[in-house]
Amino acid sequence: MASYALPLHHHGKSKVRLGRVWRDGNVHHMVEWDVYTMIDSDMEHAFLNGDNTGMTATDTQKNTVYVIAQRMAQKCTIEQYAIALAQHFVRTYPLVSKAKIYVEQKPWTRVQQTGAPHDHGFALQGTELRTVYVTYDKAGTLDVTAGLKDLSLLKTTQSGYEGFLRDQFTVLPEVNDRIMASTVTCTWKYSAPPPCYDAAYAAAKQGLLDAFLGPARGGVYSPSVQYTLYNMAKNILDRVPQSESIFLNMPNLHFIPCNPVGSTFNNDVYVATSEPHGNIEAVITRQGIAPHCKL
Ligand SMILES: O=c1[nH]c(=O)c2[nH]c(=O)[nH]c2[nH]1
Repeated sequence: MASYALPLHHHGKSKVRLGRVWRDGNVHHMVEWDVYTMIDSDMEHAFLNGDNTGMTATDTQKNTVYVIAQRMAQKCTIEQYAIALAQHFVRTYPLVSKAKIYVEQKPWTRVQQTGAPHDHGFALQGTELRTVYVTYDKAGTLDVTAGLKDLSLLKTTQSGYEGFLRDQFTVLPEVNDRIMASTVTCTWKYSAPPPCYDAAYAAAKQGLLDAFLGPARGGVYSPSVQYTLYNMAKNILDRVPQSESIFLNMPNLHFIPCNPVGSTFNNDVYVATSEPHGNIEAVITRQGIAPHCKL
């Protein structure tokens, strides 16, 4: 008769993605975390007999990740949060002997707008790349298209989405306060060389930031990604006189209001998502100029 051992077992939820916003008046703090839970528990009977009695389901663990995040009343570190979560599991469930919590924090950093910290605007530190695409032909035609990709921007308020078509397939609520987040790809084609490519790049990037975030105090309201995208492109045309055509791609990275166990959502805890995401794209040119293609 063969005999078996079960030297290791544990179960948890991986990659529970959350955004947490703490509102201190008009000044907002925000973090985005990927949380992994794993618990050791006296659950041999589940493996051996198919008996789930007393098991803390991984779905319950996922909900707990959000609820404990909501209970962190003050802006906290991942260490403080992970300790609170681990203690909750061990102290709440008699069969749980150990909780193992791993948290990764995204490098969202408050944007400085003309030297002042923005109330509610954040950028992912150091993720954007500066790009250029040059063509030159036998006729001597030189085309320079500069740009950037992977500029991740987020604001915790001053964004809404209302008035869109509703039919039997529409469930999205209309909101006038939501998180807006995107990873911006932008290219601008030059009609002539600017006096300084570095200065033109800096002006273009600042134009994008100004239209997305607005001033450090109060920001600027966005009724849609579409409207904000158009204003971002206009800023480049206005501030970089040698630019003639702007391509912008902006995924709408959804942070979904979260109330996992019917607790009230208070603009505090969000399910962070990257897929599926909206995708908004346009080319904006000076009047009469042919649009350039993406590159
Ligand atoms: O700014 C937005 N534009 C959309 O086209 C859209 N679609 C959607 O579901 N949410 C949003 N938000």
